[in-house]
Amino acid sequence: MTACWLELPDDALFGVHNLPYGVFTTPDEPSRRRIGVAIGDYVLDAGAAAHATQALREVAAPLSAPALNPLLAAGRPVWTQVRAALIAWLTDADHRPAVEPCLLPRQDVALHLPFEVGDYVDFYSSEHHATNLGRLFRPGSEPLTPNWKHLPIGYHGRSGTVVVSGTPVIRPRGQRKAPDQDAPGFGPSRRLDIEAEVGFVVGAASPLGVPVPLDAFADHVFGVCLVNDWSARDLQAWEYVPLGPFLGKSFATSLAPWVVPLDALDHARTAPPARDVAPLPYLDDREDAEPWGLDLDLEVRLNGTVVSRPPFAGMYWTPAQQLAHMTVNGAGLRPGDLYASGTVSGPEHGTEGSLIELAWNGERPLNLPDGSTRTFLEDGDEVTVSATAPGPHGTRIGLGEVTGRVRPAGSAPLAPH
Ligand SMILES: O=C(O)/C=C/C(=O)CC(=O)CC(=O)O
Ligand SMILES: [Ca+2]
Ligand SMILES: [Mg+2]
Repeated sequence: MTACWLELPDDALFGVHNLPYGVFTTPDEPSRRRIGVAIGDYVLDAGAAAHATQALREVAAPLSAPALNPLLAAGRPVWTQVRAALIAWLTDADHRPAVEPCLLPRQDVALHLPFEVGDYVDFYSSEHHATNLGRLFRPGSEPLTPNWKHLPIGYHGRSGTVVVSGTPVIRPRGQRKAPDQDAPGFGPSRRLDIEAEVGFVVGAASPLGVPVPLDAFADHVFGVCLVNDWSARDLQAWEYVPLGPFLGKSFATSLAPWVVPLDALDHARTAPPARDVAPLPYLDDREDAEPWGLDLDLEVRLNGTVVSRPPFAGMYWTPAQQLAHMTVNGAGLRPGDLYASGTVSGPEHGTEGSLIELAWNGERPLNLPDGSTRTFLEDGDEVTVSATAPGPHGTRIGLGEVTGRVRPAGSAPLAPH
């Protein structure tokens, strides 16, 4: 592939091999949402570029929408065609005069939720995270539940509270009951936490009644997007038996503004960990020549300090297995459905994807450079999750970042993004 005519440095995380999609507005037209593609320090106004280059209708129509949903719905052949067009526009000098005026400095635009989120599912696919949470939430019993290595455990979340990176997170209120209390009290969560996760964005629909097999993953999933599944551990611990997470995780789930297409992650594909329990046939990827483990390196910053580096490559269940499981009962997919990997935790201290693990339920507080310590989040704290992945020729591509600052319980809502 030829280089971008912008002559980006080799270490550019938003180079021409990446080209993630988002939705932006400009200060002079704050209600006109447009699809943007990140390149270097710019956003390409993709609809304007399609118009300027007189692109084919199949390419121009989905890029001219105010959200990614029409592109998601269009399916893999169109995704390939659109990506090829973007690469041509940004690498072919003949296109430069038409395309260059469609670039805007990224710092000048506001980024919004890139797509209207349909159903939202959250999985639980890190063996290290599940083992840690089992120890913390269910001391005295086996940390991994008997089903854990037979199926990717998940729950349905609340898509209406998925918000774009930068949206403040208001500390939730709810019922909480400490083990030594007789009855629950009500008030702001005292154990507000994060979960660093990777989200998978469904594109092509599937009909009701028809499971999506492992090998159809790339026909249905458009791309990848970082997620922070904010979690109120005290609300969660009291409410979750026996039906699972509810209000402790449904007040805000933050999404990065950039969806990295699967095509950009070819170099990140890797074999998942060995399966020590044989999966049932619909989940069995052991003979798969192209498994869907992904070598993504996550980083979690708390008030600017790196507190964890979770490795995605060690996730036990892959996104292809999660999709196969999510549809094996005949549930249909719709464009804009989102499913998250589950908290990404590695085996070593310093690689956990949540504070309850990093600070071990308050027993091992984190020290911050300002001399303060943290067990859970305080009002005013800001958490940022970022990630990179291997690109071609030893380069890296970026997944951008998902950030949010905690506001006190009862804060007035700010304008939605
Ligand atoms: O083990 C539990 O009871 C709870 C687990 C979680 O809170 C994790 C969750 O939301 C799924 C995940 O992110 O891995
Ligand atoms: Ca989660
Ligand atoms: Mg949530």
